[in-house]
Amino acid sequence: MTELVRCENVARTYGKGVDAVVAVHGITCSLEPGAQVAVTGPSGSGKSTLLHLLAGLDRPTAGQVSWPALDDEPHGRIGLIFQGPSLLPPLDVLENVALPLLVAGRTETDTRAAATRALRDVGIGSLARKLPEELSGGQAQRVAVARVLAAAPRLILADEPTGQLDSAMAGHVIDLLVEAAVRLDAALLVSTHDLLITERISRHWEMHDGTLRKDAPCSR
Ligand SMILES: Nc1ncnc2c1ncn2[C@@H]1O[C@H](COP(=O)(O)OP(=O)(O)OP(=O)(O)O)[C@@H](O)[C@H]1O
Repeated sequence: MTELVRCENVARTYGKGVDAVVAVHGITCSLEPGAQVAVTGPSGSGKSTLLHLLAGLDRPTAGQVSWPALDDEPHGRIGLIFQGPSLLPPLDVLENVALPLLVAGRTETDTRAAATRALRDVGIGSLARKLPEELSGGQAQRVAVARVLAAAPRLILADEPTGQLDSAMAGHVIDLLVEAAVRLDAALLVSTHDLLITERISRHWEMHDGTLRKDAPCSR
């Protein structure tokens, strides 16, 4: 099966000389459609750096990242979710979800339909006209998930998406991501400090000092 993303001997070093920090090194990994991976590891072990490289937001200082199943055009095919929802305060929920689609050139009719469907899929269709300040933390994070899913990404990368949520809501958000990945035949990679999250995801990778262990024991 063609991989959505492939890393070959990838390294990322920040800074130069005595100040250089090797954030990740010697990483070779890939994600095929349908892959679901939880990445754990201590603070500073390189999880966010790896996600940014996989997303094409950052470039490796050595090695190569490629997106074979996306014809090496990752733009618009990768959905990124961060710890905080980062919604735009003056826009209502529907507008927040719609904005990236409009920016990507989709028509208004198409955008409205996709945004409405994505909000319904994550169980918050009734909140479409609310402003971000009127939402709970869990509701706001579900809007952030809907914003990513509305674009039907093939690769979903979530960097500690549940870090600000209680454990019940955290489980719910992870279940939404897993269901969406199955529906979209996407690959899902979630970085987390929460071992309960790893129980909900089929594969488990562990980072330590910038290196990746891909056969970490699954907590299931
Ligand atoms: N822009 C940067 N400039 C310099 N050093 C950086 C930069 N970004 C990350 N680092 C360093 O790279 C290493 C890996 O950081 P990274 O954020 O990838 O770790 P992490 O596992 O995601 O940590 P956390 O769990 O705390 O979010 C750390 O030593 C960090 O200080």
